Amino acid sequence: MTVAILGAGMMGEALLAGILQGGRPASDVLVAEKRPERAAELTERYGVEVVGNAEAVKRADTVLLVVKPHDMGTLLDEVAAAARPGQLFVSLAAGITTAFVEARLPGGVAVVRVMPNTPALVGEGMSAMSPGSHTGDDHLREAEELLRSTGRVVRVAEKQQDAVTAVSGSGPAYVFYVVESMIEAGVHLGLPRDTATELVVQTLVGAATMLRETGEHPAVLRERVTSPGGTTAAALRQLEEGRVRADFLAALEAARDRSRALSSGDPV
Ligand SMILES: NC(=O)C1=CN([C@@H]2O[C@H](COP(=O)(O)OP(=O)(O)OC[C@H]3O[C@@H](n4cnc5c(N)ncnc54)[C@H](O)[C@@H]3O)[C@@H](O)[C@H]2O)C=CC1
Ligand SMILES: O=C(O)[C@@H]1CCC=N1
Repeated sequence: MTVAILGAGMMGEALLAGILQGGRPASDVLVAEKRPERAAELTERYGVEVVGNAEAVKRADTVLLVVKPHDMGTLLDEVAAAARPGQLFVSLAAGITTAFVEARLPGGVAVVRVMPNTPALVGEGMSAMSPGSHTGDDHLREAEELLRSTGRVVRVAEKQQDAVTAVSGSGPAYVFYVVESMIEAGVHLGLPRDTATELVVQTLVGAATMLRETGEHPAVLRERVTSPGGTTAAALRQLEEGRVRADFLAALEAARDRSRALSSGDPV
């Protein structure tokens, strides 16, 4: 079973690393990458063979499409003649629908759409996948198994993918933004930068682990930190006055709308 990764940037490398760590031998993985220096770097780092797009598709059972949304049309036009019925194509591009991919490939090619996120790089990714119009359960299971090597996987209806993109696809960026803001605040309060960074990062990891391990609602965990008339209540009041909760809603709506615009071919 050969897997080809077309486009080996940030997300392509996360998938490559996960797939190899999951136990698949490097000889079962092919990479196609437009930038020669990037291709050379990946061969050296992972021992995988780098070939052209069409050759990768010809030799693969499963093809992972990991280029930017605006490069997808050109890539599919380039490889369509090499694709064959029964093959599985998995697209990880934001806003690219299964119908878009199916329309550019021969009939009988199975298509799965996935929204991953960057914690895939450390095996803690979150992927949501949706089947195309002629995708069987065996193909979905194959895609699921590949993605599970980078973290957790859920199945969603394709119409929910724009919302998923807003929540978990872009989500790590919101968390990093909050972390940055807390570190800056710590520095303003007089802490050395490296101390502030360690305090914030470990607080984030600890809070995330509590959420996962206790299964408690975040509001319950927040209440346990909030002593009556205490420091946390004072801080939370300020966040409410700053309309942070309403801003999150507006921000995720903007991400959802941008994902929709990408699917109707809006240029970058
Ligand atoms: N970065 C993120 O957080 C997430 C990204 N995605 C999706 O993953 C896809 C890839 O994103 P990144 O890895 O961040 O982008 P990237 O720019 O790091 O990687 C894309 C790679 O594709 C290569 N490429 C472009 N055209 C090509 C072609 N015709 N043939 C072969 N290689 C080609 C580029 O040289 C580059 O190395 C995008 O569609 C994005 O929407 C999805 C979820 C999260
Ligand atoms: O910002 C983007 O468009 C991509 C998709 C989700 C995360 N990064």
